[in-house]
Amino acid sequence: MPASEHERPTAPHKLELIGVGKEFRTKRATTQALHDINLTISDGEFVSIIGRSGCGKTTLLRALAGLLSPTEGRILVEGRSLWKDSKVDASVVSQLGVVFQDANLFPWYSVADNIALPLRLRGDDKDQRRERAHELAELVGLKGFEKSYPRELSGGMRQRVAIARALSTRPKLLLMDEPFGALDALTRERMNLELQRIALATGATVVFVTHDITEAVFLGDRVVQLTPRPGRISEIRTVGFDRPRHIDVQTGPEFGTIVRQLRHALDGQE
Ligand SMILES: Nc1ncnc2c1ncn2[C@@H]1O[C@H](COP(=O)(O)OP(=O)(O)OP(=O)(O)O)[C@@H](O)[C@H]1O
Repeated sequence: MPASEHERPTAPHKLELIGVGKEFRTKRATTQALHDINLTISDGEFVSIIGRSGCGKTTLLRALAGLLSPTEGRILVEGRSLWKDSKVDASVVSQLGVVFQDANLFPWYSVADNIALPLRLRGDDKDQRRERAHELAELVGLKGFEKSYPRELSGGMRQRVAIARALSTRPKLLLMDEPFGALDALTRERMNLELQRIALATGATVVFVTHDITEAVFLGDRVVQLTPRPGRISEIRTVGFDRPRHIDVQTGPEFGTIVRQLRHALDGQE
């Protein structure tokens, strides 16, 4: 029997980065923001990305989100190229959900209409949109606020709307760039727990950029550390705590050791 008949077809990785690099050229300078980034992410995995300011975290996330074309390498979502000759493949990008530090809500739309905006843009009918918006409002803990407007919400509630909106199209990948960076410490802690719950409930695969090592370790199945100029992966740390993780895991010795080691590695890059 030929060998190929014994081989099982393997599912492509959810996300695969192969030799990804990005160079910015301006009149004044050329900056190699990312160099030779290689990473594979599995279905349902939560990957945190940390690194010092300017090491290329946002550049990497923007490249993954289809907002900025890499100058080297390939990005594959479920085996399909996101970029082809510096042009983004719209059918691949439509399978991504993105959340930034600023919730970027439309002030004149209600919570439900903000959540359902991507569905409206792709032409879903009104009943489908309403049903999905209510389902997501409940998922992110905003049941009863569907008719409220962004100005009537706290910062944490606005970020919940942004997360619900990013999840509305049932994306294959959720990309988050410092989504809780503007929130106070207590709200941030609560949002970390909520995000973990939402990720577990939806089975979402998440790439999460943060400055905060504690947040990265608490949320991540793996923590990817970048070094600056050019941004490269210096370390990938697996975090094995059971889920759902209780906030008290942060006070345990093992958690403290991982955070200290990652902080020490970042300090060593000064
Ligand atoms: N549009 C651009 N044009 C030129 N250089 C850029 C551009 N965007 C980013 N850079 C440069 O690329 C490098 C990486 O920037 P990036 O914003 O990705 O870092 P970061 O890790 O997200 O930083 P921070 O943590 O401060 O947000 C920096 O040196 C930055 O100056």
